[in-house]
Amino acid sequence: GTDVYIGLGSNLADPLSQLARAVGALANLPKTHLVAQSPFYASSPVGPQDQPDFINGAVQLVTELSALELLDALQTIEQGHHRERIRRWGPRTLDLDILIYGDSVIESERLTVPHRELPNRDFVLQPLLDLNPDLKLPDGTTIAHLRDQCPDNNLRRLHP
Ligand SMILES: CC1(C)Nc2nc(N)[nH]c(=O)c2N=C1O
Repeated sequence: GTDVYIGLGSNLADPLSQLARAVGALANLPKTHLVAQSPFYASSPVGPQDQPDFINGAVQLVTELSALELLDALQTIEQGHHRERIRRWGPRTLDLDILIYGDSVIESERLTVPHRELPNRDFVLQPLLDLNPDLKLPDGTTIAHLRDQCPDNNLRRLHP
């Protein structure tokens, strides 16, 4: 199977429980195995500030699903959490992003992998390092290097 890293985020309707339930749904995806989950982190919103702080984390999966099959499955899980897209970069109950899909580089209208914003988001980079300190992007860039270069966004580790 393919080694995949998924970013999780929420800032509405009890974010910690949203993320905990989402990890359970990810663990139950067909043809997929949950390898590990990162600690959760609280941080202030990047982008529009007029919204609640976010809780973020990441999970490592091994899957036989294609990237697009996985994307469909993630969107189904988000819908199950009654995600409503009111405004772009606005608050949401659950955000699931494919951050890394093996060593694939994907640029399609539905999907960009590795995630375009990954280098600028400490709430993504830190959980990835927790999962795999030696993680690299397909082009060889290390996540550790990106983390060092990334603006600090007052990340607070929650648990475990
Ligand atoms: C609204 C925007 C850009 N900012 C975020 N800010 C934080 N801290 N965490 C997120 O998951 C997040 N997601 C987003 O989509």
